[in-house]
Amino acid sequence: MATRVRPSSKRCAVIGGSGFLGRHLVEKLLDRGYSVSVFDIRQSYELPGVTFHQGDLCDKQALLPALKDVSLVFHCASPAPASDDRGLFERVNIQGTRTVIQACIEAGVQKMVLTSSASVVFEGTDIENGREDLPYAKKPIDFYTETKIQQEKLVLEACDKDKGFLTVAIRPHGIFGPRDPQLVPILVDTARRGKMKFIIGDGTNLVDFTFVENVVHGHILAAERLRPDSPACGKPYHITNDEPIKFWDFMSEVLVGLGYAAPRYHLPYALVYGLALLLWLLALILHPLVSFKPTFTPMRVALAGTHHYYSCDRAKEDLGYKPVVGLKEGIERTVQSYPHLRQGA
Ligand SMILES: NC(=O)C1=CN([C@@H]2O[C@H](COP(=O)(O)OP(=O)(O)OC[C@H]3O[C@@H](n4cnc5c(N)ncnc54)[C@H](OP(=O)(O)O)[C@@H]3O)[C@@H](O)[C@H]2O)C=CC1
Ligand SMILES: CC(C)=CCC[C@@H](C)[C@H]1CC[C@H]2C3=C(CC[C@]12C)[C@@]1(C)CCC(=O)C[C@@H]1CC3
Repeated sequence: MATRVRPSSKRCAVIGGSGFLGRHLVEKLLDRGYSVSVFDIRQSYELPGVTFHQGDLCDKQALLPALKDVSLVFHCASPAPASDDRGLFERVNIQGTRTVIQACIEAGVQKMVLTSSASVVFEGTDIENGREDLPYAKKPIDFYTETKIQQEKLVLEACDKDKGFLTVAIRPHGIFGPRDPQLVPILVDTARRGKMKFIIGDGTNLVDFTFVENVVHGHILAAERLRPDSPACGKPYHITNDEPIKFWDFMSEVLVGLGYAAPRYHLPYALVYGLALLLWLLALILHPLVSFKPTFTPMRVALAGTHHYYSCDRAKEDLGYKPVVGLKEGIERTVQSYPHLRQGA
């Protein structure tokens, strides 16, 4: 009988490793002496120590070679929230995640760390210092969030100490940093179109924005602490900068850092939310005739006008988590990394 070679604990796979968070994670794993197998639908870079496998995570046969001799898998692939394509989210985040779990078990992977999202408990109303025991959103704000909930449940329920397959979920919030294709680019685009003059609501709502290196740190701690006797087995963890900031102060610091004016004029939250809802309905009704994507979706207005910040006490207690980069430094490094988005560039 052939003996199965126990995968080396320093060999891991990052599914979604070509993306924003995935690539930062890959870079840190290499620094820490891991060899990394990246599985992604696209290849966006090359690095020594990294083997790329290009494919769709819904295809188990495509996944298996990427998981060969791997003991630890990070799953951080997802379609972008902005796509708002229900079919795509269900296929990739739900069915695809089932396939990833099956492939991991079949390949003899011992640990899986899922990148979930703190938004799995967000319903568009205030969350202040939310802990992991908050219930999943009954009315998730969009298809992305709806499928992230199902995805997290699937991964945590798959944790099985008897079978030697351990899982944990990291719930980051508002990830930002160099190479982010969403937050800063959307903000700058909105400013360049002259639409960043207004503050929605009174501007005092507190939100977590998390520097990408802290999110990476949380993932690696969770992976390294995940053992059969660890409290982390089958649990979700909030990972944030642990420095909630007023949403509009964060936007202003990034904008001013890049040479744009900070928003000044206040608009009532209910009015903007109502308009965004109307626009969203119009876009839905007119969809077969004209296709337009409003900047002000109800989800974005809710994110911009409510409190949503989370406690990471559980991660501190169970994983020994502490942010490694403060918010001020994170914002400075992010602003410096976007010279092409500066006013006048
Ligand atoms: N950014 C944020 O603020 C937050 C992100 N998260 C979660 O973090 C994770 C990483 O996010 P982020 O780095 O921002 O996202 P990115 O879009 O930058 O990275 C995701 C990567 O997964 C790839 N991918 C998508 N579909 C598939 C598929 N079917 N098979 C294989 N690869 C696929 C993407 O390719 P392509 O680009 O071609 O689609 C992309 O390279 C996601 O799970 C997201 O839900 C959670 C909270 C906040
Ligand atoms: C904390 C968190 C979950 C952040 C997520 C990132 C994005 C959802 C935001 C990044 C830029 C934001 C933004 C707006 C909404 C939320 C973002 C897209 C607005 C559209 C809100 C309404 C405005 O006045 C303009 C804003 C531009 C930037």
